[in-house]
Amino acid sequence: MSLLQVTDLTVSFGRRRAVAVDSVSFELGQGQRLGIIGESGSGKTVTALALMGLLPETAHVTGSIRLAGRELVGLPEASLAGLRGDVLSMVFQEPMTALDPTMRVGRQVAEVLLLHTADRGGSARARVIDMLGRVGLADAERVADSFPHQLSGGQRQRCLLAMALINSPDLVICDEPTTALDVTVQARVLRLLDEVLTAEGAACLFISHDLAVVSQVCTDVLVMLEGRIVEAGPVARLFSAPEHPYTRGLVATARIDEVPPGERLPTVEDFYPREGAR
Ligand SMILES: Nc1ncnc2c1ncn2[C@@H]1O[C@H](COP(=O)(O)OP(=O)(O)OP(=O)(O)O)[C@@H](O)[C@H]1O
Repeated sequence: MSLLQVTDLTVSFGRRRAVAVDSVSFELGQGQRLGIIGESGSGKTVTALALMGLLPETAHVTGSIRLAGRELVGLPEASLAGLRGDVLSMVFQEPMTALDPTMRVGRQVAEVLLLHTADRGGSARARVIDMLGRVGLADAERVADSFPHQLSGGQRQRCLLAMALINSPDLVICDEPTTALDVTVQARVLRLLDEVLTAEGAACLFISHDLAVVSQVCTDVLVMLEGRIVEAGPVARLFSAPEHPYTRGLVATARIDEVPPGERLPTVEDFYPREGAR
């Protein structure tokens, strides 16, 4: 049985029912890594928030989201809150807004832990330090006692990863987790994400606008355009034989290192011209 089964998920907003996600279906097995790629506004984040049960009240959701056989669409908020941070968790794009600036990060990680497990014998601190170490923070004690502004962007993103992983979730949703980081730190955090997901055996839904980034973490990828899935398959196949013109554009831009010096860099629009330009 799949860990996650999404069927005909449609999300619209407001009284005019503007459609943001349109009949999206996909599956994810235990421990599998699936990337969702697409340009800004294509519905990636709305899909993730629907899975987390974090959409605003103005959102109208139809279709089905089954996690380990349990239907999440229509589940009461109290039940969804019990799953969040426990069975499924999310790593957000902007660590500075996702972390509380007034609280030491060790306490923030501990709060996620204590929300779902009783702290028998005061072991929370030890588990937090251990988790911070596992996400590659060498000086875990000092980091735990720091406020977010006292840490670097890469350290903050690792703290968010620790929060997402501390309860050993079955599924971790990462929404552009490294976009705010500079390129070398990004590469390090992606390698680390790959390692900890493997060590924890967690499945991952990894959202990005960058195919090169997705290919470092995921085995399979969905391509979204204007709320729909236009192409899906193994990352290697997408790179070698992209079918949709938009995907061809993404592949070309992910391979700008192959463009000879002096030649113009390709853009997605070379392959998939926008409305009006077409
Ligand atoms: N709360 C909301 N109310 C109304 N419309 C919304 C709301 N949230 C998102 N949308 C709309 O849904 C569509 C999809 O947005 P979404 O955030 O999922 O895009 P995205 O692919 O994640 O883009 P990005 O890469 O910029 O994060 C957009 O047209 C957006 O304006």
